[in-house]
Amino acid sequence: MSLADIYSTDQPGLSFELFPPKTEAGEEALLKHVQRLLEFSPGYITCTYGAGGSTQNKTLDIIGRVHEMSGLPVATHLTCVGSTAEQLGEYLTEARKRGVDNVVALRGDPPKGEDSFTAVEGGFKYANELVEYIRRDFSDMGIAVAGYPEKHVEAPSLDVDLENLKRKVDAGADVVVTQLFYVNDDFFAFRDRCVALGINVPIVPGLLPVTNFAQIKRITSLCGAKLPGEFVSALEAAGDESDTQFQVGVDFATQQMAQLLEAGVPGVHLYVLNKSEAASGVLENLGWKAN
Ligand SMILES: NC(=O)C1=CN([C@@H]2O[C@H](COP(=O)(O)OP(=O)(O)OC[C@H]3O[C@@H](n4cnc5c(N)ncnc54)[C@H](O)[C@@H]3O)[C@@H](O)[C@H]2O)C=CC1
Ligand SMILES: Nc1nc(=O)c2c([nH]1)NC[C@@H]1CN(c3ccc(C(=O)N[C@@H](CCC(=O)O)C(=O)O)cc3)CN21
Repeated sequence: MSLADIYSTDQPGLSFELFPPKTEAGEEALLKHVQRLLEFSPGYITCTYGAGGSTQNKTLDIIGRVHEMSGLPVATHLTCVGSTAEQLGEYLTEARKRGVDNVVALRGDPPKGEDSFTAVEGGFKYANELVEYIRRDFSDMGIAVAGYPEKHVEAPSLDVDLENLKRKVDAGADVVVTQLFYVNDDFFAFRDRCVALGINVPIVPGLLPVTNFAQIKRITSLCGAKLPGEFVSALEAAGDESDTQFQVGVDFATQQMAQLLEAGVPGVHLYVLNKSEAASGVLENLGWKAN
């Protein structure tokens, strides 16, 4: 089943994003959370690669294991950071061997300690070049690319950023998954502009349910997403009570996802951060039924 097929049914497609844990214990814990999340019948699961500038270890091991235990389609994120086209090709060959048939094709964040992206000799500078390469040499693989409802941090304007998104889709992406955001109107405006530009693949909102204030401040500073004032006030009012912060986050994400589904989005991608509690809370609140 290709990524595009997941969004071509009447049911909105659900996907979850994981990141490679640093320890063996983290890995076992993650697989338990995944087991729990499988009850919500996701269409596919993805795992990051060098997220936030970290090293690119273990992605294939994790996502290969998730594929084995779930039988679901899975996607590896892949970035252009530090690799030649040849090395990226070797990685994709190994991915395919392990049943990983889909790629979230990204340029990637600069490595930790660097503040701008530099392409390597024989590598790629932008994600559209990676998409083009995968389409040519791994033509059977499904490809997702990232879209930015609030514009990518480095882009001079939303218009320029949208032209670049169009390049990635024209190069052969099957689906656009968005960066996390908390203001649905930004997503709706983004979607309308994509459609006006002739981007006609599914545009899937990416949501990260906030579970604690410190974490979300760190993540939004990385990607530039704005948090609505009332949401920040509610989180602040929770003080240092972690249960209350969690509940505020789950309630917000429930409302946000409900409104997106109401507006007919093709699916929702949840950044679950290797945990099941927040995503389960949201999906249960929505009465999300397993097939
Ligand atoms: N590691 C992971 O799993 C994830 C990483 N990200 C991060 O999102 C960020 C960007 O990645 P992508 O969206 O894949 O990069 P991209 O290559 O599509 O865009 C990067 C920047 O370059 C501009 N740009 C794109 N193509 C261009 C072209 N042909 N000519 C001129 N300018 C162009 C864009 O407007 C944007 O500002 C990175 O920081 C990435 O790591 C996002 C989601 C997951
Ligand atoms: N610019 C950008 N880079 C990304 O890597 C990225 C995005 N945006 N947006 C969407 C998701 C969100 N991602 C995230 C967000 C947070 C963590 C995180 O909390 N990492 C922890 C734990 C690391 C660990 O234990 O291994 C951390 O402390 O950084 C990881 C990936 C990856 N994605």
